[in-house]
Amino acid sequence: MHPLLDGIRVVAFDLDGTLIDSVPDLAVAVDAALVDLGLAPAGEVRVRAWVGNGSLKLMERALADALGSTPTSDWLERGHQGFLGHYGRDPASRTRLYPGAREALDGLRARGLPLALVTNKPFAFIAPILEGFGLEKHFGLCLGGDSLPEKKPSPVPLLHVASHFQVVPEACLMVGDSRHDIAAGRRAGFRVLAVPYGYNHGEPVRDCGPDAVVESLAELV
Ligand SMILES: O=C(O)COP(=O)(O)O
Ligand SMILES: [Mg+2]
Repeated sequence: MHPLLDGIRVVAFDLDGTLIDSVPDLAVAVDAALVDLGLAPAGEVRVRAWVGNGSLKLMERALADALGSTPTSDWLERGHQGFLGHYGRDPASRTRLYPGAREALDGLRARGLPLALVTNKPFAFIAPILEGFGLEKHFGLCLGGDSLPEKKPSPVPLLHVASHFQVVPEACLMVGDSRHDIAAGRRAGFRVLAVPYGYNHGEPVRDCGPDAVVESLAELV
């Protein structure tokens, strides 16, 4: 077991960029929503840089890029609804688990550690994606970006995890790919482990102050 797991009683995982590479499906949905509005598609490379603050922010960034200016609330509403419709119809066919993710989740469960999923993605998309990978039973609690009044980098979702499992925050570990996961973990009083391969807007995640970085989640177990 990774030394950071010493004394840990609950592990909370981020989803996008940590367990799954979801950008190929996100990009198809973003592009379809842009095209519906008569705008040019953005492509996967640019969408990859816009993920991490939930679906509304994702579409705001995509529209700002396509329009060359901040979108009006009407454009944003139409673009966001378009994205939700397209993504909801096909949220996982191009999405892949990162190497080591399944081993880590299986290994932690085999050791009896409760797991939580804390993503900024809308809650409605979590189950279809996890079910696609047969991972829905691994998590005792799943929170989306719209499950609570605040999302990461707020500590609120992580504090909810700790209280749900009746464990002090110091006995919880947050595992994520972005500065939002690390900030949320720090503010909640969790230990924080980061992976370097996800979506952190080009900034090395090591520079965001995690307790440790692992190249593969398999190193956890
Ligand atoms: O939907 C997003 O913005 C990314 O969600 P994440 O919190 O799982 O990385
Ligand atoms: Mg992430």
